[in-house]
Amino acid sequence: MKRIGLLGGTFDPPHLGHMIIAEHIRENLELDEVWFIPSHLPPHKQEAAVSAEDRLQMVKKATEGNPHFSVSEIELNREGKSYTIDTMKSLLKEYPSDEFCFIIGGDMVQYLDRWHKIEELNELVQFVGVGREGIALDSHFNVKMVEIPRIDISSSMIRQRLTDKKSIRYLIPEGVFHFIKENALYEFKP
Ligand SMILES: Nc1ncnc2c1ncn2[C@@H]1O[C@H](COP(=O)(O)OP(=O)(O)OP(=O)(O)O)[C@@H](O)[C@H]1O
Ligand SMILES: O=C(O)c1ccc[n+]([C@@H]2O[C@H](COP(=O)([O-])O)[C@@H](O)[C@H]2O)c1
Repeated sequence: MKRIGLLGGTFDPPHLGHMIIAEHIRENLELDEVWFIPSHLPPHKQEAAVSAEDRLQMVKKATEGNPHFSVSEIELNREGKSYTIDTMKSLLKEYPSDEFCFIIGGDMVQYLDRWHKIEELNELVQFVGVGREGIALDSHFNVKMVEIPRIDISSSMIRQRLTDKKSIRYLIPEGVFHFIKENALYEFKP
C-alpha cells in the first residue's frame, strides 16, 4: 500500500507555491508520492490561458528531478469539466490498495461546499488543506489542516506580471521559466 497525495490544479502556470506545498505536505504526512493532476477543463474557472498540452509540459518540467513527484494525465484524457469526484472514482478503482488524500489551498477549502457532488466526494477522500495568505481555514468537510511554510504566489499573479512585463524569474521552477520563454507562452518577451 502506498500513501499518495494528489495535487489537482490548472497549473497555468505551475509556480513555487505548488512545489512547496507538494514537498512539505509529503514530508509532513509521510506520503510516498505526490501526483500532480493538471485539469482538462477547470470546473469553476475560466478556461486556462494556454493549452492543456502546454500546461502538461510545464507540470512535467516542474516535477522532473523529484523522485517522489509524478504527473497524472487522468483528467487530460477525459472530456468535459474535470470534476474531482470522477477522478477519485477512477483512481480508487484503478488503485484499490493505495491510500489517497487530495491537497487543496485555503482558497479551495472555502469553496468546497460548491464542488460537484461534494457530500459523496467527502466520503471518498481525505482533503488536506494548506494555509494561504489572507485566507481563513475552516470547513465542515473532511479537511485535515496542515501548516507549512506559506508562500504568497499564485498563477494569476505570474500571468499578471507577464502582462506587465515584470520578472517572473525565481517565482516559478527554472525549467518552467525556460519553457515559457522558448515557447513564448503568455506572450512572454524577455
Ligand atoms: N501559494 C499557494 N499556497 C497554497 N496553496 C496554493 C498556492 N498556490 C496554489 N495553491 C493551491 O494549489 C491548487 C492548484 O492551484 P492552481 O493551479 O489553480 O493555482 P492558483 O495559483 O490558485 O491559480 P490562479 O491564481 O490562476 O487561481 C489549488 O488547490 C490551490 O488552492
Ligand atoms: O469537482 C469540483 O467541483 C471542483 C471544483 C473546484 C476545483 N476542483 C479541483 O480542485 C483543484 C484545484 O482547482 P483550481 O481550479 O484552483 O485549479 C483541481 O484539481 C480542480 O479540478 C474541483
